[in-house]
Amino acid sequence: MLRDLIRVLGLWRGRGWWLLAGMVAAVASTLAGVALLVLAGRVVGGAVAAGEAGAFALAGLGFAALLWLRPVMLFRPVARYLERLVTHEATFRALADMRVWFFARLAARLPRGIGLRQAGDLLGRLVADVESLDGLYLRVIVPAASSLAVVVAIVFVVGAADAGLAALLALPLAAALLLPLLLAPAAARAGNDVARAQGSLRNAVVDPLSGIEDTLAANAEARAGARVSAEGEALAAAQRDLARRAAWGGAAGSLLVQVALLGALGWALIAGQQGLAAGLMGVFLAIAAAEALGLMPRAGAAMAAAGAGARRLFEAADTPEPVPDPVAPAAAPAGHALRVTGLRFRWADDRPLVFDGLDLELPEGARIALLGPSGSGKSTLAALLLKLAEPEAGRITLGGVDIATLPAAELRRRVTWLTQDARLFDDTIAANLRLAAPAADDAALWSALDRAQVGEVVRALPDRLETMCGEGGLRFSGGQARRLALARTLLAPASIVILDEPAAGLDADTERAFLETLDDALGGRSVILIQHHLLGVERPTRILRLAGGRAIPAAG
Ligand SMILES: Nc1ncnc2c1ncn2[C@@H]1O[C@H](COP(=O)(O)OP(=O)(O)OP(=O)(O)O)[C@@H](O)[C@H]1O
Repeated sequence: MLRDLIRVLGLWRGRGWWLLAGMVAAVASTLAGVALLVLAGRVVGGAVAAGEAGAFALAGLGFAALLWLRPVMLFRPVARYLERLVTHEATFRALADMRVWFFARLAARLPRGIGLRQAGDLLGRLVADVESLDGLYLRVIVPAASSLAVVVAIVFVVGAADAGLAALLALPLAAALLLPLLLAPAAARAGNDVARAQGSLRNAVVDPLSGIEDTLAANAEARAGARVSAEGEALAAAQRDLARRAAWGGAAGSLLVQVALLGALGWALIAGQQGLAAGLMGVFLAIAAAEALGLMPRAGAAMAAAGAGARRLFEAADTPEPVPDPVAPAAAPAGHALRVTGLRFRWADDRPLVFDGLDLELPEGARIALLGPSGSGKSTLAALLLKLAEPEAGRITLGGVDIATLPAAELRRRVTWLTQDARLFDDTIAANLRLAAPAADDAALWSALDRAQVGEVVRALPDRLETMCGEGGLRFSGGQARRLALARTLLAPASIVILDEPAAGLDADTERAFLETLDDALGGRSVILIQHHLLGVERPTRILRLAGGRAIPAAG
C-alpha cells in the first residue's frame, strides 16, 4: 500500500508547490490555535499566580498575553480560510492531472482488451478511485503535518518550562499521531473490499442499463435489480467493516489525548503552587492538541481507501501496452504499398492461432476484397495493420518500412479503419466527423457525408451539421449511424482505408449504390474491403478468402 501511495505522490510532483502551500496554511492555522490556548493559559496562569484580581496587572506575563490574544484571534480565521482554499485547490489540480494521466495510459492499453473492458469498472477507476486519492492529501498528509506541528510546538513550549511535563504530554500525543500508520495495514483489506464492491456495484448498474433494450426484451429487469441489491449489500458490509476500524481508531486516539490531558492535570496537582502555571498550560495544550489530533483516526481509514484506489488505478494503468512504440523510430516511408509476409498471430498464449503464415500484398491504389467466415480473422488483420496488436512472427511493411519500427500515430495517419461496430460519440455530427480531420471545413464534411450516402439525411435535420448524435449515436438508426461513421473514415487523410462491412445496416438498394460508387468515394486510395460476401459491383483488384490462418485467392 505504501509503495502505491508514494507513487501517487510522485505523480503529483507537478503540483508540489500547491500541495506544500496548503500544508503551510494548515500548519499555520493549527499553530494559531495552539498560540491562542498558550496565551489563554498564560492569562489564567498569570491571574492564578497573582492570587487577587487587583494585583492582576502586576502579573506582567498574563497582561502581555492578553495583548497578544486579539491579533492571534484575527489571524486564525484567515489562516483557516486560506487552508481550506489552498488545500482544496491543490487537490483539484493534482486529481485533474491524475485523471489525464490515467486516461492516456488506458487509451494506450485498452485494445489488449482482456479484463479491462467493463464500462462500469473503468468508469469507477477513472472517477471514484481517483477521487479516493484526495483523502491521501486532505485526510492524511495535511492533518498529519498539523498534528506533528502541534506535538513539536508542545515539546518546545512546555519543554522550556519543564522537560518532564513535556514528555508526559508528547508521548501519548505522538502515539495518537502514529496510530493511523499502525492501523492502516489492517484497514487496507477493508479498503480493498470497499473499492472492489464499488466496482462490482457500478458494473451491476451500468451493464443492464447500457443494453436496456436487451434487458427489457429478455424480461430481465427484476433479475438485474436483484443483482444491484446484492452488490449494494456487499458494499454496505465492506463499508461497515471499514467504518468499524475507523471507529476503533477514533476511540483509541481520543483515549491517548485524554491520557495526555490527565497527565498534565495530575502533574499540575502534584507540582503544587510552583508548577501550577506550567501544569495549567499543559492542560490547555492538550486541549489544543485534541483538535488537531482528533482528525487523525479518520486518516487510517482514508489511507486504506486511498491505498485501495491507488492499487486499482495502477493495476489498470500498468497493464502491458499491446504494442509499445519503438525507442528509435525509422524515418516515415515515402510510399504506401502494403506487404504482409509470414504473419503469425494469436490473441493470447492460451488462444488458438488466428494467422499462421499469412501473406498479402496491397499495391498503391489497389483494392482487395477480403472474405471469410465469422471468426476467420478479418478484424484481427485490421487490428494488426493499425498496430493495435503485435504479430508473434512475420513482417508487415508500409512503403518498404517495417511498421514495427514506426510510431503508432505515424502509421495511423496513413492507415485508417472503419471498424465493424464503429461508434458515434455524444457530440455534434460536425465534431464526430472532425475527429478524423480536425481542420476539415464544412464543405469537406458535406462532401464526405454525400459520398457515404447520408448527406440527404443530415440536410433534412433542423440543426444539420450541429445536430447532436446522442450517446453512442442513439439519435440515429443503426444504418444512419453506420454511414455517419463511414463519412468520418472517408474524411481521414489516410492513403490506406480498411472498410469492415461498410454497407452493413443499409437496405439492399443503398448498399448496392454505395458499393458502386466506391471508386468516387475513396478517390484512388488503397482499400481493404472486408465483406462476408460480394454483391458483384465492388470491382476489387483482388479477392482473397481467409481460411486456416492464411489468405487464399478466391473467385468471389
Ligand atoms: N480482442 C480480442 N481478444 C481476444 N480474442 C479476440 C479478440 N478479437 C478477436 N478475437 C478472436 O480472434 C478470432 C478472430 O476474430 P475476428 O474478430 O478477427 O474474426 P472476423 O473474421 O472479423 O469475424 P466476424 O466476421 O464475425 O467479424 C476469433 O476467434 C475471436 O474470438
